[in-house]
Amino acid sequence: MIPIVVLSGFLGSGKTTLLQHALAYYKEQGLKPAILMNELGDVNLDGSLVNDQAPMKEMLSGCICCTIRGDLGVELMNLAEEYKPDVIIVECTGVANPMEIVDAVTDASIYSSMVLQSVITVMDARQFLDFSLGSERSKSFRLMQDQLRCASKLIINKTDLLAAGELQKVQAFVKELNPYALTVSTERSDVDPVTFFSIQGEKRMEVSRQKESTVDIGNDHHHAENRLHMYGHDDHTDHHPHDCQEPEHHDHDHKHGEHYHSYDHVVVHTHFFGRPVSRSEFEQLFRGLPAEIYRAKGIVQFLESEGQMMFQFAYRELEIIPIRPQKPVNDVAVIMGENFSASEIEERLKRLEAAAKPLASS
Ligand SMILES: Nc1nc2c(ncn2[C@@H]2O[C@H](COP(=O)(O)OP(=O)(O)OP(=O)(O)O)[C@@H](O)[C@H]2O)c(=O)[nH]1
Repeated sequence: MIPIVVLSGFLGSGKTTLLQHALAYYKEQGLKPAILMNELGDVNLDGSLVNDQAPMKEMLSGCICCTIRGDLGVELMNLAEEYKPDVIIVECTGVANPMEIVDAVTDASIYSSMVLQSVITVMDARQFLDFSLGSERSKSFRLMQDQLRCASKLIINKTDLLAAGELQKVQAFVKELNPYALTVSTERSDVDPVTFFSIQGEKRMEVSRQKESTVDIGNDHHHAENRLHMYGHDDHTDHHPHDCQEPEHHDHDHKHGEHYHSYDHVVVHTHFFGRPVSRSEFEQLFRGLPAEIYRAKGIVQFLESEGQMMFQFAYRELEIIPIRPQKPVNDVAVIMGENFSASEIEERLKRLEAAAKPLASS
């Protein structure tokens, strides 16, 4: 049986950072991991951070709620057959409802030798707290809560961005949402690897599925009852069943005739850069982004320096690191958020490039 570890968590919460710790641990243990990575955008930027460390299959710009279920099962089986890994790690997109992934994994395990080991949810503590205090209960906040509910292991990450006393607030909130998960608080997703990634002697997560029912409401139908109960988390022998998803929080909409994402309030915009840009203006653009843009990442070249840089923008924080790609990669920005105007952002990016033109040609 190949254990499957699912990494879930909102956009930019620290999943890829966690994945890197997991890969280092498995390497140290002489184990062979494989990765299945699902990205919202058309380019897999996270993959370039880890792809020389383990075999990886990518599912790009997939409709995470609708098409992924079939594809995920197939990709998992392909990975298992091709590489015979000791463990497969599935990194979900930041807006995936892990329920769908769990469902797909359990479907796949019916046909092949795979078993769901754990669902690890990483949360950005700062963002979670800000969202929880917001007057408006956004769809993204509801999704975040669903991701927390589904976890068998939970990481309250980015504690460095909290003020004194705030961690306790987050911990209490999280405990209320999911008292069953093994929960730790970290910086940079730095967990105890044995507790979080060990595949030896761990009890597996058992999942019992209720029959799916479809409720038609006008033109929409809601897969409203795709509820799972999880039992027997490794560190809880009491086997308390709990619903990891409450129907009133379920946002899973499809529309007939159109291909709707479960989280169609999430906008993903991809921009390919045609030339290097000014670093200071680039940073200024990111500082001035609307609050609805939670996440951006990409590769860019600056006029002021040589070579390509990877940038990561996660809930108002921008990081820029030089990279040496092993194969040619485009200069690109993938920008994600909730109901923002993609055309306005595209305009800003075009202006950034246009402003760089005279400098570039001088
Ligand atoms: N300040 C701070 N930044 C962190 C921490 N952990 C991760 N980051 C940064 O947050 C950004 C996003 O981290 P990732 O690990 O790529 O997040 P992710 O969940 O994989 O992102 P998506 O897959 O795009 O949803 C990166 O710039 C990280 O360096 C932390 O504990 N504190």
